[in-house]
Amino acid sequence: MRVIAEDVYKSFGRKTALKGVRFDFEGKNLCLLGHNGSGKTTFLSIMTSLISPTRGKVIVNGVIPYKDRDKAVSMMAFQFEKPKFNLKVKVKDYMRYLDECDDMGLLDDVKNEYISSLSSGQTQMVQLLSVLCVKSEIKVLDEPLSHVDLANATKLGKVIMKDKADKVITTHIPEEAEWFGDYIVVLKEGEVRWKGTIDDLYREPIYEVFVRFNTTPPSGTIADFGNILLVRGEEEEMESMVKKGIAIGFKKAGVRKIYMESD
Ligand SMILES: Nc1ncnc2c1ncn2[C@@H]1O[C@H](COP(=O)(O)OP(=O)(O)OP(=O)(O)O)[C@@H](O)[C@H]1O
Repeated sequence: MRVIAEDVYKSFGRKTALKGVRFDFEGKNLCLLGHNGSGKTTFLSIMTSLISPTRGKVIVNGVIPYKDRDKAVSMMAFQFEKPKFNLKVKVKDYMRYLDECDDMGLLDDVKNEYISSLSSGQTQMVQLLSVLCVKSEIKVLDEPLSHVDLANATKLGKVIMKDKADKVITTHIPEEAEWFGDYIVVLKEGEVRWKGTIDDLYREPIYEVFVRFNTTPPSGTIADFGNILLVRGEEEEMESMVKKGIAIGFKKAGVRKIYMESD
């Protein structure tokens, strides 16, 4: 999949949601990471043909979606974050209607319920599974796990990553971005604050060090996220902190580092 964003602006009245977004992605899984209101859904709405940019251009596999909606829709299946699915249809009938759809047992508890009576998380699972069941070149998923509890999020996340289609996924959770994206674009207030691969992220000698709350931050600490500290140093120093009981564990710092820098 290739997604090109050429200086994309989008305004809603006086509010400018995207301010010159630029990137050129070629690969399998693209993740847009950003705080609430950073412009993720606006970008997805343009790339799925639902709205046009005020200025600039988005090109998906050679197609400008909002200019060639038929081609765009035949290429992409999409799910948007806010579950709005007021259908008086039972879950089991809806899933049966979707050809060859296996709900992976995730909907067992709600099979006999009407979709209109489901909770936000349950509705999101139905929406997401129905998108994952559709045969489509590209799956566009807007915060796919935002309303789902941890156990179901883990299962659904695995289902998402098993899907062979190319994917564009948004999230505001750094760990999800690292799980889902081969390439991550960090948006803040409608601007690209960082873009790059997971390998780019892991290059620097900075670690996420897991500690109990109220631990005095060790030397080299560059940011404090409560029970996760960002610490600059060598791997041996991190190991030594674990041995001394100062830290519970550590991993190479990923997107959390960028998130901090963009605050
Ligand atoms: N139709 C609209 N009319 C007016 N303002 C809008 C509209 N859609 C989005 N916005 C504004 O544009 C900005 C970006 O919104 P967007 O929904 O793209 O953010 P987001 O990153 O998806 O946020 P979240 O993580 O909270 O879903 C926000 O300030 C929002 O209020």
